Amino acid sequence: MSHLIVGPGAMGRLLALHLAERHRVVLLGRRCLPRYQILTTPEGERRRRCLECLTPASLEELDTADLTAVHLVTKAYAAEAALATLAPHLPNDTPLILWQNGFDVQPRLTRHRRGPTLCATTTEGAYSSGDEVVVHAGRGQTWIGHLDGQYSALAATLASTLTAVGIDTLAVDDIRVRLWHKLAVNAAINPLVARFRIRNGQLRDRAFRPMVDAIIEEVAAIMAAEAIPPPVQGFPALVWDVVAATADNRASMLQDVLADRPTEHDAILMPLLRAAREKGLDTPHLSALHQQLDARQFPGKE
Ligand SMILES: NC(=O)C1=CN([C@@H]2O[C@H](COP(=O)(O)OP(=O)(O)OC[C@H]3O[C@@H](n4cnc5c(N)ncnc54)[C@H](OP(=O)(O)O)[C@@H]3O)[C@@H](O)[C@H]2O)C=CC1
Ligand SMILES: CC(C)(CO)C(=O)C(=O)O
Repeated sequence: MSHLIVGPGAMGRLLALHLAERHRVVLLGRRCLPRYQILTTPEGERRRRCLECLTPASLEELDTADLTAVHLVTKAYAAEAALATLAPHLPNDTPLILWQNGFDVQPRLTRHRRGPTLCATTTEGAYSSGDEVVVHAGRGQTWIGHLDGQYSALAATLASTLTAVGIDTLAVDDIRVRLWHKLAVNAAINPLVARFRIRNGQLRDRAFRPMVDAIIEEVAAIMAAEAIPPPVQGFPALVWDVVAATADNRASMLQDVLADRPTEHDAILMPLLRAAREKGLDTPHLSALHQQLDARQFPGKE
């Protein structure tokens, strides 16, 4: 039994270092990483493990015979290119798990790929500290399932595999709804904190609170039009609870902006904007945020 982790960044190495406690794990990155990788646990303990790392140049060495699953853990905008590199080496029936935020690559890859393709969404938090260390910032909950509720036995097996190594995971048949709920949270928090370069908790300040509320209103209308059931507590409470729980965080989109990296704004905002356009809904706040992030990433684009 072995797991291939494509995209050895923060989340990829968090998974790898957990799975390696019990399974063979191979990393596939664009470049070689140090063989010894360190996980700093939320309690501050440092765990060191030797991991095998492949690159496109050494992909011939990949043994797919006993591959339990491939975890695609790149950012959303890099997922399809990463998978294209691997595809010629991958048997069709190897399970693929998509770990991206947003709702962009998930429907496309689920539709186009032959073979089982599951999606995972997680509230685990991790960040890289250089190429050798990944910091597990906070434990969370992970959900896994197929967009149409297929492969429930496979989802259950993978959920127990992940839970057994410390990534608390539930197999679900409504992963689509859970992905949209996470997207609602990310849409309400990430673009604003990235724009104003503030920590999540500052969204509660008088200057920003009305902006968050306006976005939640647009998002909730789109979700209703898309027949996505609201969370039990409603969208406003969902978002404000996450803001409170992650008050000290610099959200991933802010970190990307500060590090001058591309952001996942298309994967998070475009599904909402597309749905709004199809349903004839007005989304001035979401559209403006998307435009700002797009202009930053693609200066000169119309
Ligand atoms: N970090 C977190 O706490 C959470 C992350 N997520 C989601 O998980 C996904 C991954 O996030 P995160 O780990 O933080 O992102 P990172 O940027 O830390 O990691 C992405 C990794 O993908 C690699 N990569 C890019 N292109 C390829 C390719 N063609 N082949 C192989 N590897 C490639 C990057 O390599 P390189 O260094 O060469 O660029 C990098 O190592 C995102 O969608 C994010 O939203 C969800 C919940 C929490
Ligand atoms: C929930 C939130 C906003 C926490 O920071 C997140 O998922 C992110 O940073 O991308």
